Amino acid sequence: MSSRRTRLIAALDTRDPKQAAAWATSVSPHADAIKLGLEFVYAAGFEAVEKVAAGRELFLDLKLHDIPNTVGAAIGSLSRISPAMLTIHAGGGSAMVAAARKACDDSFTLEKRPLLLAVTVLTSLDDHALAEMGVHDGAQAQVLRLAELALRNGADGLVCSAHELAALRAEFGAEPILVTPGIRPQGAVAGDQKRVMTPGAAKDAGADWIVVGRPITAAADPAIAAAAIAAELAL
Ligand SMILES: O=c1ccn([C@@H]2O[C@H](COP(=O)(O)O)[C@@H](O)[C@H]2O)c(=O)[nH]1
Repeated sequence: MSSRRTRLIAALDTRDPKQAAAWATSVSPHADAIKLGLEFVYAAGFEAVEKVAAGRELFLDLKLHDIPNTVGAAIGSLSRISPAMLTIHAGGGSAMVAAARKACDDSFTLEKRPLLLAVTVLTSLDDHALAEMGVHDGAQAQVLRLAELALRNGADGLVCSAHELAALRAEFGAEPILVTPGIRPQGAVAGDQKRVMTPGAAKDAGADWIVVGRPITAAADPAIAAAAIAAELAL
């Protein structure tokens, strides 16, 4: 049983700025942060990101993955937005993670520097999918490898599934910020997520943050769905 406070990020995955703003308003009493990502940014642009995120903690989930120079420059272009958390793919390699960290340090003031989170193995991948990519020792081993690479090169934390939390805490201790998508309340449809866990179990396993999208946004009342998840985290 973990004594850490596990916080809720509501993933507002939509192309529609009005919908995102409405969701942000209704979930904000219960969620500690909102996620905006590729779907929203490509459709609505960064001005809309700024508007929806105004006054809120923003998890900007762009999952940057390119050569080091390009990722560093891309992060430099985000200084206007000042997200609280920003994602890159650990699979971009040591130099890319280091370039991302340098860009965070150089492009933001200390108070506004986003936490740099490295995505290890997407929660939509299972061991079979990893084997198709030549990774034959399973998700946990790959997460641990990429976690070591990312943390050694300046990432503040990791995005992983809740199934890897115990192994990551055993290996890297309490310090890295561990963010877990692939969260499904009891009975919720998994959809494309493969490595899933309930909010309460993820909390007990040591998550700092859980990311929940469709179980909130597809609910008849997103505010009630977010409140129920927040209540489960508070137990
Ligand atoms: O490995 C990852 C990394 C990021 N995500 C993002 O989290 C949410 C999950 O949404 P659900 O609707 O609850 O499945 C979504 O925005 C993903 O882009 C992830 O799922 N897995």
